Amino acid sequence: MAGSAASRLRVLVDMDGVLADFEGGVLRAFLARYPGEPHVELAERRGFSVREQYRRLREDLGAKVASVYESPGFFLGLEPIPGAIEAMQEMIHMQDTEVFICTSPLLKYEHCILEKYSWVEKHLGPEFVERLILTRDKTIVSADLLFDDKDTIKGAEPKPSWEHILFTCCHNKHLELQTPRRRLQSWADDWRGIVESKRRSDAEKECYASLIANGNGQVGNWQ
Ligand SMILES: Cc1cn([C@H]2C[C@H](OP(=O)(O)O)[C@@H](CO)O2)c(=O)[nH]c1=O
Ligand SMILES: [Mg+2]
Repeated sequence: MAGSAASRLRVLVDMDGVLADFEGGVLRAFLARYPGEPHVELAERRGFSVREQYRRLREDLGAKVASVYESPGFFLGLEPIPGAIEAMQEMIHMQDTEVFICTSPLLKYEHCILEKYSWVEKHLGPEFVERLILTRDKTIVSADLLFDDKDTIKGAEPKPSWEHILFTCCHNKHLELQTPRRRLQSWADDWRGIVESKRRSDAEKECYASLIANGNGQVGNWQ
């Protein structure tokens, strides 16, 4: 397990698209700022990048939609995803479980970084501010699970320690995952089952590894 004590399970939870409704916020702010311009309904969203899809709609719309999420107040004003706050409050009190928020700041970071901290304090409280990890590369953060809406997460580490659970969002719901990849459809879905199944499989791996390390490869004796 990635946790320091052998039996602890470490869970990373992404922010935009998992805790904070980035997609809903972009559409709402775009309609308010550019009324009358073509836009992409949430049901029509495809692909992680909002800017790319707006650019394909019409070249100049890419920069317009980016101006929306780069504006002051955008990240702080995002609504929580339904059930996210309750799930995080429950998860942080689970025995033998360490939960962290793991989020990537925009490269245009001026407002984004401060507002991500403020959002966490406002909606989840100070204990989660201590558990906020900002990184452009999630692959080098060590954990057992990562709940994230981005379909492909790449970085410097080709074999991240975590299992990526794809959190369903408007832009990824049409993707078919290759086995053994898993999804969480929403916070009403069985996230507890995923956490517990990971805990069991990690415990089994540890038990097996200790048998090998003790030079006793007789798996048949293992109970
Ligand atoms: C530009 C862009 C950012 N984001 C989110 C992802 C990152 O947050 P997170 O890692 O919390 O999901 C953040 C900065 O890129 O904004 C999208 O979800 N879609 C986009 O098109
Ligand atoms: Mg995200």
